[in-house]
Amino acid sequence: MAAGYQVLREPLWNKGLSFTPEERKSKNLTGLIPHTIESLQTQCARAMKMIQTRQTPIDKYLYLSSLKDQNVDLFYRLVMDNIRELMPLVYTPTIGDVCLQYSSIYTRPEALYISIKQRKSIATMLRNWPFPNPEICVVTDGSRILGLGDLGLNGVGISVGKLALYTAAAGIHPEKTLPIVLDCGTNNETNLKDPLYLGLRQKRVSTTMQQEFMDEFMAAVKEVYPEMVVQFEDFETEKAFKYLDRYRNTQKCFNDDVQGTGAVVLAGYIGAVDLSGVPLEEQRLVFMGAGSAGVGVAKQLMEYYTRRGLSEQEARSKFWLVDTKGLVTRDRGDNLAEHKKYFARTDNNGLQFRTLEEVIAYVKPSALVGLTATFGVFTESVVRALKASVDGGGLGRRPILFPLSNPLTKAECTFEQAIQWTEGTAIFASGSPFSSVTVDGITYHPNQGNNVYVFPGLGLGAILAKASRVTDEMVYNSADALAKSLTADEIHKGLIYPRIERVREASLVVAREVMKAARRDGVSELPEEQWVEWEEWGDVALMSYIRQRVYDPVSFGDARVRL
Ligand SMILES: O=C([O-])CC(=O)C(=O)O
Ligand SMILES: [Mg+2]
Repeated sequence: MAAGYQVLREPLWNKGLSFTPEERKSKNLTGLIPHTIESLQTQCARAMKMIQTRQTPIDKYLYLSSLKDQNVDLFYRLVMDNIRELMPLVYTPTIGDVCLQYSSIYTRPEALYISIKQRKSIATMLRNWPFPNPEICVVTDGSRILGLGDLGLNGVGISVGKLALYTAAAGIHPEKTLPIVLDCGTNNETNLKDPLYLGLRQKRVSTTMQQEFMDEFMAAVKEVYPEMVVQFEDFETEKAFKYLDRYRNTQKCFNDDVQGTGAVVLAGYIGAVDLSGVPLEEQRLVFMGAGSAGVGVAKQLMEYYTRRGLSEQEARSKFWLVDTKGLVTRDRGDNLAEHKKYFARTDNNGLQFRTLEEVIAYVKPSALVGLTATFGVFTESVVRALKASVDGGGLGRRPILFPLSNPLTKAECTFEQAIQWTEGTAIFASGSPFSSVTVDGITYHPNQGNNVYVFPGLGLGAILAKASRVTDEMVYNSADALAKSLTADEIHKGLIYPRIERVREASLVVAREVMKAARRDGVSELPEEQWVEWEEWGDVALMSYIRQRVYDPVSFGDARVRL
């Protein structure tokens, strides 16, 4: 009977060899699969073996992607149990290569592909999505994918990758996730010339036209999936800020590159300041890169200062932003982009500083943050100058060095360089994962300051709180919760983020605090009695509510307890 075969062909129903004898009978599977019964763990062991036989990261990705297309439970169990090894394949850095080659490696649909030519039927397209009531959507227009620039439709890989982590790192059911690319053309000549390119073969439309398209898209989302949270991803800077401002007060949305990155860096910064020996008020931060991430991070860090009693003026004075033209100052004599104006310095006495070296000599920073998407801009002389300026402040002080651009090919410096040029003293976090480094018998462990520690929990918290908006308080508390989620052992090891194996545990804590923040801000639409009960029973009750709602594939025969 066909029904049995269909069960095996449907990735959300297929359990591979984990069907019980009863299921095999009732679903007419007898004979269609080998007689043996395996736990998910045994099936994972087979998959890991297969991954190890694949030579390149892309090949490994393709294997994983086809596994996801055959057996969703197996894919997620595998990623969750081997997150350190597999996250770099389903996410940054490999996902960057996947996006670059997306049109060449495409085999089957895995997202909603909405082009501006179809703008009149957005609601229909949303309704065509095969799974009912998605809870979270990651949408990109492909205009600034990681640090790789405009990739057009090919950028859809990042929506797919981020949503895989919503499931693996926060337990949102895979059926409830919706990846979307809005194709507004591309200015990427390589794509435009590629005969296999899947997107619109035209230059990007005007900003006015895209704005109208976005309005229509957001209105259609509100109409078709009013409960869904929208994560804006990898929109180029101006649009990132514009769309966030435009929709944040009326719809459930946030921007991962502005707010997610801001929150994750703040969480790491809180831990880093503790380790640095330089008190918070004495920290001086130089930001290389003044795009959506640079300004987003600086604003989030500023919020930390103001919550600790500094005036806005005092807090802002701790930040020096640098772009390709040098230190961002009011009197630099160029047309400063709107989003840079807030942090433009006015205390430079008419002096301008064109290179990062000049800025460091002038500012004498204690922390250097890179969000430039340019490999190697933290040169040996830059990093040594940073260390020297921190050493000048007193013995035992440590520089904070965050080269955060993704993927690894865009990192401002490598972990090994950071260790060598600072004699092992740097408190280091990068966006994509570096390996540990051993120098003179001492092994140093890098931190990965990636928004994967924030967006899954932030989204989950917003969904479970039934938040009508994603407020600043919710974002701030995601950072605060992450900073507090480290174990004593992690703190003892000098880490500033939880070990990646604990990302799911940390995400649930983030979700809990995001929910509470939504409640405080009056945007949670959960029944009042529910909140009263949690407020009476405390975090334990709320946490147990969260745990009961997360996806955690287990199978017959697995010797595991639920998270
Ligand atoms: O995707 C990542 O790894 C972090 C991120 O949002 C970006 O670099 O745009
Ligand atoms: Mg991004």
